[in-house]
Amino acid sequence: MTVLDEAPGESTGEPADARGRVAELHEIRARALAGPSEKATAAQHAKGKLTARERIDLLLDPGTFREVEQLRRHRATGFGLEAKRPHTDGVITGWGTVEGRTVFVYAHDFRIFGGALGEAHATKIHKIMDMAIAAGAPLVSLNDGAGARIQEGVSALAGYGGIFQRNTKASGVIPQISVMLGPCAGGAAYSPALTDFVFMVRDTSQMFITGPDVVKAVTGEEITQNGLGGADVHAETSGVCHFAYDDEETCLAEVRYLLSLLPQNNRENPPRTESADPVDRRSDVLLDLVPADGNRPYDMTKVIEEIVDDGEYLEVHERWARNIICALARLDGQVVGIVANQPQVLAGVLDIEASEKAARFVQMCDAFNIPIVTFLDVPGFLPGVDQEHGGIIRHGAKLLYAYCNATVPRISLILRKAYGGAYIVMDSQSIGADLTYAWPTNEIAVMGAEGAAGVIFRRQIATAEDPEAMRQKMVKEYKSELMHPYYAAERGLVDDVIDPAETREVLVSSLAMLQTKHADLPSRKHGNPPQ
Ligand SMILES: CC(C)(COP(=O)(O)OP(=O)(O)OC[C@H]1O[C@@H](n2cnc3c(N)ncnc32)[C@H](O)[C@@H]1OP(=O)(O)O)[C@@H](O)C(=O)NCCC(=O)NCCSC(=O)CC(=O)O
Repeated sequence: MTVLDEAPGESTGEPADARGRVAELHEIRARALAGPSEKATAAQHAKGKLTARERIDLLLDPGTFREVEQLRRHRATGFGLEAKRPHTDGVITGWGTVEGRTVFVYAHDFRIFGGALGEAHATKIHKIMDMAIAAGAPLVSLNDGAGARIQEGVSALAGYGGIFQRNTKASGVIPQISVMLGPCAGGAAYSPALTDFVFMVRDTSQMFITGPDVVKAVTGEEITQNGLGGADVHAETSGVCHFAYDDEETCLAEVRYLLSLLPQNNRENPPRTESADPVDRRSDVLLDLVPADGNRPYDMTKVIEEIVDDGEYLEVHERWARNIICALARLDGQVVGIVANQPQVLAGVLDIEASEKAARFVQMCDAFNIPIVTFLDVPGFLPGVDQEHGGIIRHGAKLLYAYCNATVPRISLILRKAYGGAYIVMDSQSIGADLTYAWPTNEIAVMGAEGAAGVIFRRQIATAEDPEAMRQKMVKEYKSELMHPYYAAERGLVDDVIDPAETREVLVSSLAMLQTKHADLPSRKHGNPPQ
């Protein structure tokens, strides 16, 4: 007999003295804690997965987990469910602390109905979500469930609806983190998409709306579970997942690290730490890292590393849309969100995916009071039929909208080129950056000199005796007139041109000034952002 069966651990209801009742409680608890059977636990481990309680232990500070509704059981009938009423109903819910701060958690127990969600299971999740929202503390879900519990039919589907509604209500109020630790199909994949961050583990976790069998039946395509919705697919191709790791231990340690960079809720600031990295540390090496020739690539992550505290940062969506970098880091102990073009990938151009990635990140930073620092080195939006037909206009508009709407402190720094619409979108002064700096290597312009000269001097070049010589002359003229590094500064479009070696100090002192920034948007129900 297992905990999935009816009687074990159930109270006899017989009168007993208090000590007897307490002993009975301990016995029921022990059974609920043990879970269905050693065989089920071994099967879970054999798949390279931990049990729900082992995961919670890794996530939370030792000994801090306080469980809610451990003794909950479903009351569903049919398909033999009456005889299978395990305590917890396949989901463990409660709260504990991470580095001393309260965090709510729910974890599917795959050993019970494959972690599938029934009515009681769902209402436990609803309750813990409501508690997290009321307490103003982050919610972490440890997902390892097969979707709607098929035997409970439409009641299970309604349970999902309640989760989605609460995910949306909590959005921008408390941080919500989804950790995918098993096969998550159907309903189990939608909720994570509504949350702020999705973590996955290679080989053992998958997310899909319909599994390989349904895909084959409908489209004829043959694909494995990992090929369809594994961690690498979602981290590199779909962008559904923000972080992917090789094992659960590393994954849960990284969830703890992410939480250390986030506030408890939208009314608080992220936790500030003491930094031993000197504020006035000069970075002469930056001049070597960034070639003056605007056409030469370099690795922007090295620039970020050089500027932030102790060279430490957490990249979000590291392997998706790699032409833009979104990262959380600290400057003098204060958490900042960094958005930076990556000249090493597609020359740092903005395309559909880069715009979507950065837009979501800017939105997240703004929701959780994280100042945004933007590093520009962008040749423009990516031209092409695919991009236009794919809706680059509306996707690019998402990034523009996110920046324009952000009321947190915003600082932008132009390292080298910043051309056209991409310059405006990447937090230019004209869309509301609080402070805009440029290095003396900046090239702010409508477009590159070659392209510009070809348009505005087309006739002179075409009719010249030596068109190539004329073209070169016009390019030079355009550069000296409009593309010198002080053109924007003379017009007040950048607040200062700074020595790159002083970047860290300039950013830290600017953030300190902006700490008390307060900005209100006009009263409205909500905007209508481009989708
Ligand atoms: C998730 C899986 C890939 C896991 O495969 P594994 O080989 O690891 O494990 P398994 O198949 O032995 O399953 C473990 C136990 O969980 C049970 N089980 C699995 N899925 C279940 C479900 N959805 N409802 C109720 N029980 C379920 C199995 O019967 C088994 O019970 P026992 O141990 O007693 O034998 C597979 O079980 C699966 O494909 N399940 C169906 C997933 C699905 O279609 N979900 C969508 C539901 S619709 C939905 O969510 C709404 C929507 O459409 O969006």
